[in-house]
Amino acid sequence: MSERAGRLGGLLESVKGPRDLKALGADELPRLAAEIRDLLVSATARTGGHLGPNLGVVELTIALHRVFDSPRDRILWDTGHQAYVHKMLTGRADRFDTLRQEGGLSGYPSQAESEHDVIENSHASTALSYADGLAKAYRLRGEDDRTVVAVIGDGALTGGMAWEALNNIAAHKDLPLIIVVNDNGRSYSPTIGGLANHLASLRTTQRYEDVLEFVKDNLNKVPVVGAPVYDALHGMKKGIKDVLAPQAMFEDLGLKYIGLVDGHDTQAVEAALRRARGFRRPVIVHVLTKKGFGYSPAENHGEDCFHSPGAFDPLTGEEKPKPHGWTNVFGQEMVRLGAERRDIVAITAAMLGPTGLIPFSEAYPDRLYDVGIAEQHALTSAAGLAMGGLHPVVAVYATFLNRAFDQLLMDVALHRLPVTVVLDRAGVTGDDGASHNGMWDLSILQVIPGLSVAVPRDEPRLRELLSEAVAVDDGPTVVRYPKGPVGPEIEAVGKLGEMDVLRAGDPDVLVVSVGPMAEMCLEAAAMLDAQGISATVVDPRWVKPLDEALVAAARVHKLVVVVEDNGRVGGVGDAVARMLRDADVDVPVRTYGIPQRFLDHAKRAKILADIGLTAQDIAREITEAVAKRSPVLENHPAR
Ligand SMILES: Cc1ncc(C[n+]2csc(CCOP(=O)(O)OP(=O)(O)O)c2C)c(N)n1
Ligand SMILES: CC(=O)[C@@H](O)[C@H](O)COP(=O)(O)O
Ligand SMILES: [Mg+2]
Repeated sequence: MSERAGRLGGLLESVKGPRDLKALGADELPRLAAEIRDLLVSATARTGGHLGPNLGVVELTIALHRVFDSPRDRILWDTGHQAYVHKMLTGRADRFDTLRQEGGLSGYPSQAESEHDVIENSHASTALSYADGLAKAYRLRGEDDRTVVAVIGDGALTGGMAWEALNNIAAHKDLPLIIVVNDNGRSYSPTIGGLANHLASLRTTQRYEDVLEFVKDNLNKVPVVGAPVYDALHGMKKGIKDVLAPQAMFEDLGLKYIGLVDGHDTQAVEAALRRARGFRRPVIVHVLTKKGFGYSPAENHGEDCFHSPGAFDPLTGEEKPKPHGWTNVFGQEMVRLGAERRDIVAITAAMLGPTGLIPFSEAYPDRLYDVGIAEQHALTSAAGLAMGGLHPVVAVYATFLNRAFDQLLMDVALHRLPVTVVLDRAGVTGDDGASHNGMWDLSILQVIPGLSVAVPRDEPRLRELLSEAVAVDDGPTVVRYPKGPVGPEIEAVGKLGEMDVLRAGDPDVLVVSVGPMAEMCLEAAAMLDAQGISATVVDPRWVKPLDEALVAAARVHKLVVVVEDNGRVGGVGDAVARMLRDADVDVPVRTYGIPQRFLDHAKRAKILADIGLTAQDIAREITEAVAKRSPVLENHPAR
């Protein structure tokens, strides 16, 4: 891989859009692919990003944009993490060194960036449903010349939504809709489940195909013996293919199936796509690719083929460590708890490594369930496990809990089941853009009866609160923590009810600090001192249900401030305000959190500064509020 400072190769520089791409000769495409791979590696080496998935779709993306006419035809990317090549070929190669930087290219499709981009949501398994709707709309509007193409990975295909969509698509034989299954056999780690086994068996069949091709090419040269032997082999192949191939599965659903296609042979992919386009009806094009293809550090990168590395050395592939402290502490604690409690089992939704459960899976392989990208199934399967006498711990990213809200509410909480949900990447995550911030969980969890929520402020509290959560046996519990390194340990100086007092002040301002906001709140309190304002800082540890001791404490303060790394609407601050209102405590409550809007990608610290979630901002706002005795802080962005 040639080291380059993000300079474009000549061919790639000449491609300003699909029209230029179509003008290239087939003999130029290998060089274009090499230039694209060069840029993928050099750019993500600096910024981090989804290198593995994008290296795997270089030839596929070239073929897609040579066969179809985007944006007239719509090309949808499921999850969107593999759309870097699509961006390069639709006029953004010259900006690719701004990937995932504030104000630069998003790591996912972005309608604001290009008319070629459609789905901005990075939550998996949605593309087929979008495609179903788009194709129906074009048909109803008489725009029959348009084709909708959805590219979905084998991992995303394990998501339930994808099968809901397939069921509907199969019912409409006249929809010009092409589903490209990008099958690299991996999600983060190897894709799991019956479907994955099916697809994996095909890859075996593919080798079988290759053998048969070889036989056919060579055996026919032996006129007498050859033919019967080849026919016998062919008969065997057909038998295998019928039994194993999802061709049967998809065709039984009423979908045309074209496969297996070598996803790194641009011309083969182009031919398959042209054939599929000709059907003018739903077609599956099953493409075999390799995650990380063409860059050996990615191809050989253990568990995840460089799915989403941080910055790394492009020459060696050596990654700069990503400090996932919270995740590692959780992983260690799970191994300890697993030894103490044989009823504890763990569930991941295709995120074994990223949620820190690899140590648990190694220690207790028969007590770890990877359900694929299937959060809804994860929660209700956990309900079943709990009904069966176990205590499941379901580890998901906070943003993906949204997917399984009804399952948590109705399948788990309604039955008062002992399930613990651990939410990693809670709060502002930043780089991954709007749909990856964990900013809704503390709001949606407020409405679930009988469910308790803990938010640890540091490592000791994470260990304590996880133990407390798995000890609860009459209802669900949730523990949530952010992405990245754990902050400093902050010891309590006293107790207020069950809450930790982190700083005892005179009764001016009562600051309720939610989890890791503690460090910021203590900093703000120190700044308030300089203004002659005394602040008491408490950490509830459990934010649902809230500690009744808050009521008495609030009564004697002039202002109650709640600071949380969650959306302001419906979060802990609103819960505190409601509790005080219900107790007729007439003290103003002000919440500092994430404003109710979708946040553009940027570094976490920058986003927190932009929304005013910093010690300086909070101290200044409180000072003004106390001074004016009018605590209405309408203009604060974090309000
Ligand atoms: C609902 C949801 N759960 C989990 C994730 C995290 N995630 C992002 S990409 C990925 C793997 C996707 O695998 P696949 O669809 O096969 O694409 P590939 O990376 O192999 O190209 C996962 C689990 C997600 N984006 N959305
Ligand atoms: C696309 C997706 O959902 C994941 O790949 C995500 O980008 C990973 O985030 P982390 O890097 O925080 O694990
Ligand atoms: Mg995959």
